[in-house]
Amino acid sequence: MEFVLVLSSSSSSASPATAAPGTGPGTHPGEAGALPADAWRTAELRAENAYVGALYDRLEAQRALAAARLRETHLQDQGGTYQSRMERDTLELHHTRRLSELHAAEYGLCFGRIENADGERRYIGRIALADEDHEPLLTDWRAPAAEPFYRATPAAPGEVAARRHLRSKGRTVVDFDDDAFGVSTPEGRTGSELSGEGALLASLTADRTGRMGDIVATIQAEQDRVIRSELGGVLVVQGGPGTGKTVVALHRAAYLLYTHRDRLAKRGVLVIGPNTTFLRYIDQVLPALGESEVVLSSIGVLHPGVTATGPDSPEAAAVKGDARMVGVLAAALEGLRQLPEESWTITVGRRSSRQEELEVGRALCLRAHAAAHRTGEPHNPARAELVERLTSELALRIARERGGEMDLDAVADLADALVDEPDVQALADRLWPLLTPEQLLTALYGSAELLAAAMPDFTGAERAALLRERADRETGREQADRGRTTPGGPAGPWTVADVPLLDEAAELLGPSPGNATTDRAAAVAEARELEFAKLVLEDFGEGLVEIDAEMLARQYRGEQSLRPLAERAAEDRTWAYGHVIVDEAQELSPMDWRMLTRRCPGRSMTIVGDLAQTGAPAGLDSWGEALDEYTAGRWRTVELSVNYRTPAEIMRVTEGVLRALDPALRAPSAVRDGGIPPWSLRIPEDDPAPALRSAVEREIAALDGGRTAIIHAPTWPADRVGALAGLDGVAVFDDPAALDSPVVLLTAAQAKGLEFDAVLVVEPAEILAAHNRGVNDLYVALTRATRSLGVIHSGELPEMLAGLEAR
Ligand SMILES: Nc1ncnc2c1ncn2[C@@H]1O[C@H](COP(=O)(O)OP(=O)(O)OP(=O)(O)O)[C@@H](O)[C@H]1O
Repeated sequence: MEFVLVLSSSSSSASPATAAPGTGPGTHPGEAGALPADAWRTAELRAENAYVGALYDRLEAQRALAAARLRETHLQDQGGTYQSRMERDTLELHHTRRLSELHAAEYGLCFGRIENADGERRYIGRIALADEDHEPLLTDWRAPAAEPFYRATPAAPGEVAARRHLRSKGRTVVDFDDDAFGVSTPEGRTGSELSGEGALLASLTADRTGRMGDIVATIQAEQDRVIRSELGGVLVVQGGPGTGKTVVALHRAAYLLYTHRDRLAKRGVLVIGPNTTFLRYIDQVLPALGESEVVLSSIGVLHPGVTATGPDSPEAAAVKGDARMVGVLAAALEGLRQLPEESWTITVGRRSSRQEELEVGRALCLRAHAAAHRTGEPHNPARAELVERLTSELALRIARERGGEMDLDAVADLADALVDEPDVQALADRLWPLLTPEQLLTALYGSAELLAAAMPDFTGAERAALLRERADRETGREQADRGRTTPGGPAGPWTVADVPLLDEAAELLGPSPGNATTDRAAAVAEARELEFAKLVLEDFGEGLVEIDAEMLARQYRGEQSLRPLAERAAEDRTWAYGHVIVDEAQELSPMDWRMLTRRCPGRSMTIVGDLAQTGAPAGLDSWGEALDEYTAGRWRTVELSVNYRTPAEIMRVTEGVLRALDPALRAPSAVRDGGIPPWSLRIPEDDPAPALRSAVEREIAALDGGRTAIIHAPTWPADRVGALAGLDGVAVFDDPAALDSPVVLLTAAQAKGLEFDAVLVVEPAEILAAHNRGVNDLYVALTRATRSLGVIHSGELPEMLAGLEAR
């Protein structure tokens, strides 16, 4: 494999001798009458500091203005009418947003500039700033005018004659790098294809903090093309480890919200990550870019009211993720709608003197079922039709049996009265029970008969993977009585693979109908509120705040104050997002995809992942598997090719692993050498546990700052995990403080998407053997390090790791 690039630490800043002419305020060193290099650099820095200082003054002035407007809003009459409350809160939301944008721009406000052949300069930064006469001082990185800053390369500079990256500490510019457009290097190339090498290298080699940072200052050309790709349709970003897929996807969210605010901000953007620890890892990036209309979530918490915490066996996860589960749920629901063999007997009028027994035959029940089916409504709302059919037929029969003249009004009254009869309700419960998604799934998992009836196309082993013991499980009814809480699943908490099934069940079931009279009254009130909210928004003019009339109206139901979009969207299962971004998308099952596409009816999505890293039992082997069904012919793929995380020495070790996965696969080119050869250490085979513990302990003691991951097989029993977890400074993955701890103990699946300064992979043969995607897991484990990699093993080292230097 060829590693193209390649930064070395000496390239941290282009020397004035290679800097493009015309990039400084005065004459360039080397030109007649020029300053010596040091003096030139000092003068340049002074000039840049003066400019950036003025930008901060302007930022302060803007903040003061936004704060004053916010104060004015607060001072407005606190009581007031419904309309004035709506208006005040809408304005407050607007000013608060603006203020938080201005605060977010504080760190690294301005990070670069470009200059054209006429010497015209444009400074690029986190937000746009203009002077009092509206003359631009700073261009927002997302604006079209900033694009050349990211796209210009020595081979294709476009209109850019010179580009400078500024590096700051606090508000002070401490260094800068000039990209050498048009200047030949000793190798005969016109500079590197990388933009801002010095700033890039500084950022890539800095100690990891446990939190991902933004990269606005050093976005590379191929990444910028992804970020600015058009909004519509589905964009698949395939890229090997460390190519910046996550960070690019997050910057794309910020770019899309800026560029298409009118279309996106009211609906928000949903970002899906693999788990909550990962979401914590990335949760600072968008706020640092001034964005708040983004909901970060994972499959395990996407169904409101449920937090999946339970484990699934690989077999159960594979079955639950199978697309055929759509039919299984529908069949299970059908199985819960009972029918009498011949007839059931019910008693009505128990509370009156006219108690009557009625035979309810199978034929009537079938007619009632058919009437409910004909509504085309989901299960729960359709029950009203079933009850209607039952009670009108029964009322007619009663009237006929009582004899005398038939009066239609009297029959209708009788039918209405029958609705409240306990036996009629109990009959309806057997024929067509009102159900929550949790009850449906609990019933399915708890009954071998129902599983057999609903899953004829699955094997016995597959059905058995779903069957749960009833003894220690509360029933669906008990859960419903307690409200939908977690844990509350069958035999313990719900699992991640249960979540798309609960969501699918919610689609099948629809909402539980309440009291019809109250429902009608509520609908009238809602319509009135909606009209009113439209008027309020008309008064304000479009676009002042990112909310539409329906949301505004909904907001004021229950007298709540206006809540941020992320909060409102996260608790609404039917929320339709304007754009959905899926990270580590290769891990998602067909059922996960169904749930996600429901959240994005417009099918505007960015999907990032790496098929070589798929580890989930129901995960993807090709993108078409997931996308053809929902967006056939409407998805496009781009590839990221440069690995910014992992040094070239480590990537060389992964070549054998990748070959074992698929000889056609190519690893991305590492952007730099790391200087530390990856190593392996063999420990005694007979009693490896104490040897492993002391080897790991030694490595931890030798750590020189930074953060370390110890990656082990998912099949490790608790006592083996416990032995390493007990070491000083070691946190386990589920610990909320895991990301802040110097050493984290975790599996490859848990490490997905994360990165560490140093990585210790322990017992790689066990990772390989753990399940049928063990090679993918090993590839993930090996590619998490930004600096050093060590492999500790008892027994033979797997052949595919032959590139390691034995210690
Ligand atoms: N242009 C850039 N400037 C600075 N840092 C960058 C740039 N691109 C990527 N990085 C850094 O490289 C590292 C890897 O990025 P990221 O996690 O987004 O990669 P990934 O493709 O999602 O990796 P994986 O698939 O292995 O999870 C991160 O620390 C990220 O900040």
